[in-house]
Amino acid sequence: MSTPQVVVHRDKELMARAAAARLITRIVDAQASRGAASVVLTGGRNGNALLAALAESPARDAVDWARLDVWWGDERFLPDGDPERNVTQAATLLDAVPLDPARVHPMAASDGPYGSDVEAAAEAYAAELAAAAGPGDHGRVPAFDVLMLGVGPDTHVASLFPEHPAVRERTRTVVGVHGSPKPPPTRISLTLPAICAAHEVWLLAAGEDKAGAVALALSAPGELQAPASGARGLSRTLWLLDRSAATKLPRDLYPPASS
Ligand SMILES: O=C1O[C@H](COP(=O)(O)O)[C@@H](O)[C@H](O)[C@H]1O
Repeated sequence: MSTPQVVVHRDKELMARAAAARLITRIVDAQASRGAASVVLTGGRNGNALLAALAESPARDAVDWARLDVWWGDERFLPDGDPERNVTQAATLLDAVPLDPARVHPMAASDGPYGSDVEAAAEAYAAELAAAAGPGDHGRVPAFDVLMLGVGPDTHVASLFPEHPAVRERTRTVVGVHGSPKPPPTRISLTLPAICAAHEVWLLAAGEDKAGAVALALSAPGELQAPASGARGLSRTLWLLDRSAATKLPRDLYPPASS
């Protein structure tokens, strides 16, 4: 597992644009070497700002969108089309680029094929991931090129909340989450073993309300107390921050050059 690297941008708008540019480059590189790429999207304010910046970037045309697999790190278990669902909020990007619908993998809605059975919906997503994992992936999930995570003010990532059973999960790759402290209470989430199978994990945090969470997670208190600290990529773990979110970082973790 990789050691976290920190990049600090001037403000959240620049952070979103720079992260979008970085993502385009990463996807184009993966497609050039393997013919395809895979990304895992996150919900939340910073994840959505990145998707909007990606949709607006002229460089988006460098991506072969039909050869991109799109997955989600978590979902709010609500009816299809609910404005609070992460997939609904991702429409900014999904409607703007020519993705192959067969390569877009949303998590089930609460009025979908599994009805209100969130455990069945989580199992189905785990099976979909396992079916997509290739022999070289050494696991039950594909080795995603980039997996993005918004960091909550309480250090949660995906729908893994501090001290919750889901953050302790070591066997399953996807779980149903009950009693989330952030609404809605019922969610589906990748677990840390699935997250840590990605080549690159990018953690996004902007704004003063994230400063305490960023400092805590990067001071390594342990993933039960700070789930974000347990999210590490196989080859890279990148924390993308704005200056406000970096204000409480210990001096030795602050990068020497920040834009
Ligand atoms: O509920 C969620 O929140 C987090 C972070 O959201 P933010 O608005 O505080 O940035 C997000 O990462 C997660 O995917 C989402 O379901």
